[in-house]
Amino acid sequence: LVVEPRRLRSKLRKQGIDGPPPTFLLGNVMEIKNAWHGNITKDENDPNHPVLLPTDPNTHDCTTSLFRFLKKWSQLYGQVFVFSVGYKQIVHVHHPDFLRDLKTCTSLELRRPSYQQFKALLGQGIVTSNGTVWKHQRKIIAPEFSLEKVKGMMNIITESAVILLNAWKGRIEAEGGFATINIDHDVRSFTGNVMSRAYFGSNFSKGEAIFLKLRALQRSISKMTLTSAVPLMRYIPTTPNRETWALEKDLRTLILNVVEERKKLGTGDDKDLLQMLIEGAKSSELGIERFIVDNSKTLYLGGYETPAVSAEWCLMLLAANQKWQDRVRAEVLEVCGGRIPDYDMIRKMKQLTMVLNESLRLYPPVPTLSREALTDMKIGGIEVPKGAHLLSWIAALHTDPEFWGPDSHEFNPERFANGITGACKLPHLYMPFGVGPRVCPGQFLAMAEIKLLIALILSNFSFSLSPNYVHSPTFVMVTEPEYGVDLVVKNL
Ligand code: HEM
Repeated sequence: LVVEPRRLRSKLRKQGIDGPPPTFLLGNVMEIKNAWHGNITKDENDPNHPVLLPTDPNTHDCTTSLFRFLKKWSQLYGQVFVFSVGYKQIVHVHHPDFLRDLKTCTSLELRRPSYQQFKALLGQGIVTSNGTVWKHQRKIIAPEFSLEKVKGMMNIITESAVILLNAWKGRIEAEGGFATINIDHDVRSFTGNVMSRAYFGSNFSKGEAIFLKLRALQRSISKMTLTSAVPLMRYIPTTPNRETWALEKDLRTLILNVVEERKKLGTGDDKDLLQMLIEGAKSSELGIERFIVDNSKTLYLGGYETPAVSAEWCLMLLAANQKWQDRVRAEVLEVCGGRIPDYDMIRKMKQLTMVLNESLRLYPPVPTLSREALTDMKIGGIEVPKGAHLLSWIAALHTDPEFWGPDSHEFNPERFANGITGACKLPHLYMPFGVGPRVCPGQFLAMAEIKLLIALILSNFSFSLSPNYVHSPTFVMVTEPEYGVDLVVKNL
């Protein structure tokens, strides 16, 4: 708790890397807590004085409202600095060379950090494991989300999107021509539905109970993001800890019940994700139960949460920019010609891809990338000592004027007219799906479902931002609109 942090700090200081002085056990947790997020926040110098941050939906600088401690420390200590969360030493790096090295580094010695709150949520599934255990899981899981597999999922994506369309049509009719809708619940139900159908095949209704428990577990864990870094805190039976333990136990029972039922009844013709996990578990070092339970939670959560918030941000931007909404709608109507879009059609929607790329640039759902060095290594020109954590802030790299130009904080999908290479001086800095060996395996599925949903919404409705909408990007494991997105929706 004392010697090791000092050793790491001293090695970093010798390279000119410094940062805010940590306190014993807590590190810089209190400063982080005071500047965590939200549009109304405390002034760090005067905790009794609330400061109102910009809430204009045309101000797209997440770095002013999220992780403001990183911004403050970059200004004080430069682009590379070190801070502490508990006894962990975290090196913040805002440098293209570092991302380039991260992209090509295949060493199992550079692992994803074992942050305890993610462990409670995801156990030792693909996201939270490392080394050979991770490698085995990646080999089994990633091929299930290949382009070919995603093409085969288009029918379940369409069925799930039609439920949302019908619900909105019903509300518009009931409310007399237009409806004000907070889209958060409906969009999450859409992505949850896609995951349930992909995961449980024809038994998808079983997914509902698991989905609700996971969401409750996620909320409970996100309350403990910072305290979990304090040594031994996770073993103390505090109310949030007990709530988390109980939810974890319930989830495990629910998942194992479905697996038992599947074993008794067989799959029929279904070759769903659950079946793939049951088969993959046989060769896993983790043990059969753990492999299935932990990856069920991981895929379910990873599969519904991030595409849902990405679709919400994209719809918010289209609602606030009517010109782009009209432009993308014209393209969708032309490509589809009155038919339900299939995979080839959504692939042809270039304007929609540009808008979605821009939306993921400004509001990357996963705002940071973290790694931990298991051995001394050189990466991005830094001699990283064993045990140090590395952190890159995707949201800040995505909006740095040096790489994106002076309009980097503006919504301008045109920048993607010639793809990512045309949009950024250093294209590897565009990384909404991460980089390197641990890049998101679900990116084809995510892009397909968001594009299909938005194409169907655009071809049925026109929409604008409701005056109820409060622009407040917040972080609850992913970057999400704190109060959802309120749209005024009309039939076309
Ligand atoms: C727009 C939606 C999505 C975004 C922005 C996103 C983003 C990311 C990012 C940035 C990472 C890498 C994190 C890191 O390197 O530390 C990641 C990993 C991962 N994502 Fe996604 N994701 C999305 C959708 C999905 C979907 C639909 C699935 C499918 C179930 C999925 C499953 C995963 C898994 C399993 C990993 C861990 C991979 C590994 O560690 O080997 N994601 N995602």
